[in-house]
Amino acid sequence: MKQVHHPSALDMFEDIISASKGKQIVMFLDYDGTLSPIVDDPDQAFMSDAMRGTVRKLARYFPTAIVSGRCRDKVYSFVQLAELYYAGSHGMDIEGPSKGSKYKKGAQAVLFQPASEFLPMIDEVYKELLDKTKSTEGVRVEDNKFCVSVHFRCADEKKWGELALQVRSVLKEYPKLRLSQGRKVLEIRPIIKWDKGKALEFLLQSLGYGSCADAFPIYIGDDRTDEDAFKVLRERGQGFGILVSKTPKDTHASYSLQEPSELLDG
Ligand SMILES: O=P(O)(O)OC[C@H]1O[C@H](O[C@H]2O[C@H](CO)[C@@H](O)[C@H](O)[C@H]2O)[C@H](O)[C@@H](O)[C@@H]1O
Repeated sequence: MKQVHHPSALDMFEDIISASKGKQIVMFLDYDGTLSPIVDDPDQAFMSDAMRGTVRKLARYFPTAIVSGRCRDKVYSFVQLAELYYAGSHGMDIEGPSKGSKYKKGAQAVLFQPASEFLPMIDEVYKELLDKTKSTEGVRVEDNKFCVSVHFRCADEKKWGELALQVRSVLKEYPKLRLSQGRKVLEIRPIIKWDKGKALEFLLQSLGYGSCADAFPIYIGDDRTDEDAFKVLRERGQGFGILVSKTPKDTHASYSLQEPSELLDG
């Protein structure tokens, strides 16, 4: 992975369209920081009606999935579009449209939860983290069903080190869980080999494009966990990733957008 001043997806629009000619575009969209702006309170990360309109339009022409670290039900409550695929908990909770997809006629409804055996453990660790961190003002522990987020965006910066130690001390007892860091958030999830990249492959497969060169997957995301999906696209030599970021970053994405509003159509 190298740091590049990746070209703007807006400037490269023509190239993108011509590269996808004759192929079925499949859209993968991260939620926080991609469809919705980053805000202090995770419960208030609403997407705008204009953004919902853009996603609805995309789904009219292309199979479209939301791939998020959030609990699937939560991300659905923000997006509210029944025609989409949703992959919550960093891809560990995948569900297709309840009425089936117009892109996959006759197919059975999709529901895939590769980490279901970890549910009791995640529930337990969520409660322990709530208890352990309750004295640190501004910390927020979010239950994302197959993973847990410990937010420190609103905690005093001087407390961040102490918080990391508290979280690590809880996780010492759970060798089957791992810790990673996102945007002012510590994320705890099962060590299984499953991530947003695997979710992307699973969804392509269930749409009938598993080993097919006729698909052109586009994944748009802003965070470290989205890199797993960008990497899969690079390795498959298929489609491309678009990173949403104001600043150049180490990334496997091919293009960039500065902020969520650039996704809106005119
Ligand atoms: O995969 P994503 O859809 O990008 O989810 C990743 C995490 O997003 C949320 O946290 C981030 O957004 C919050 C709201 O803007 C912000 O307050 C927080 O600091 C960010 O890290 C979500 O709350 C987490 O559970 C997700 O894991």
